[in-house]
Amino acid sequence: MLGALNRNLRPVLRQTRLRLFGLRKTPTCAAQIRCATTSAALRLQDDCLVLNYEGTPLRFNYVWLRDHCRSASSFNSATNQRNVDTGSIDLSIRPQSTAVEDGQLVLTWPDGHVSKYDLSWLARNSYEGQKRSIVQPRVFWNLDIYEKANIESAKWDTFLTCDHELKKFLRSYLLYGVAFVDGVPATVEATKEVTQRVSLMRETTYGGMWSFTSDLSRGDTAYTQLALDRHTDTSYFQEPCGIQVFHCLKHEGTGGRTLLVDGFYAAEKLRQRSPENFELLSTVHIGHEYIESSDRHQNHMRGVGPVLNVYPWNNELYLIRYNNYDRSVINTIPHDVVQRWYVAHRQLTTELRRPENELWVKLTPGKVVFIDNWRVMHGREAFTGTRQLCGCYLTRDDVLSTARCFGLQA
Ligand SMILES: C[N+](C)(C)CCCC[C@H](N)C(=O)O
Ligand SMILES: O=C(O)CCC(=O)C(=O)O
Ligand SMILES: [Fe+2]
Repeated sequence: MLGALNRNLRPVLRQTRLRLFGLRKTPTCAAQIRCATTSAALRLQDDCLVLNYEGTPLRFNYVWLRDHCRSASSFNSATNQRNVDTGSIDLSIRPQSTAVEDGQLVLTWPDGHVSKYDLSWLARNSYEGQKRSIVQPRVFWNLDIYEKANIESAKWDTFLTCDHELKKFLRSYLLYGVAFVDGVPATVEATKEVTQRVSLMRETTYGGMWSFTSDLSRGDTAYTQLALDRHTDTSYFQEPCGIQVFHCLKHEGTGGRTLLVDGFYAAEKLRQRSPENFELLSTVHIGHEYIESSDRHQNHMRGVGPVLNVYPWNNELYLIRYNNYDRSVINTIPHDVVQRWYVAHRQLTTELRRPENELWVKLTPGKVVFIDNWRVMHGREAFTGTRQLCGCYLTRDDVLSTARCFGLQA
């Protein structure tokens, strides 16, 4: 059953995942589990307990089992915090007796303590289960996929008052890494109000809510009229900002369209076409830097990490750092790997630059865009005239938390 799970990390719905992990709470299902496990399905090995759950062997380390006991003395279910002192568990602990009763694994430990675990909880939290499932369902997109999805923008007034509208917005933000709210008054305050529905502002050297124009008030190309190739922002932070919000309050002139590209779509193409190059970009650490020295601003930020970041247990992508402007001197790669790194980087760049992957939008007053800065790149066309953009960065933890509280998988 688990083997049938999607190994390629293509988007699957939460529902599918839960079903595959045997969460159906029908009496027949529970009976089958009990039957299966009481017969041959529970095995005690030297180093782990093996639970045969719906045809798949799940292995649990004994210290892990004691550490994850959910009894009142081991776990505070009011605060969802561990009570057990992990530092006091005998590292060679083994249960004295084991049983499966009413869909629960029951273990009695040498000191007489009894631990009970729902089998479905164990299945969901087993390494085998995590390895074959995904953390966040996503739809990787190119222009065609994005357009066909026909995603509705949220509307300012309902967005502020209606949780259903917010949930819908978050669902598509999580799936696509980009989402819009329309009809927002063209002010910094209204923009701030919209962002506060979603997450907390992340203050940076650029301020909390920022509003900028092409006046070179900061030492960065963003503050000019020049075109900007696709990139992620704040790649020079140890933890790049999770979300970027833009609202164009005013533009009198030509050009200035915004470019959006799904970095994960491009990276997944790279993974398919050249797994070695994907692997290289996800293991080799490089640096990004922001150095600013003016009368008003002194900054020297540095962030180090791979271009592609994947969870080690399931290889799922979760973060891309891609900013050719801010990439610093490469001095972390041995000479015999540098050439291969450039080849891999070129291949990713080729994928990112395919015109069919580009979504161009003209941001106009009233339209607020939320961009997953760990996934979707942004850029802009050169422009003329006066162009005023406001926005902010938001913390990633808090948008994910908002989404999870709505029952969304993230
Ligand atoms: C968005 N705002 C104009 C405030 C800052 C722009 C920062 C630009 C920087 N090169 C980076 O990519 O992080
Ligand atoms: O001017 C724009 O549209 C975006 C500039 C940019 O990349 C940024 O501010 O992060
Ligand atoms: Fe940017």
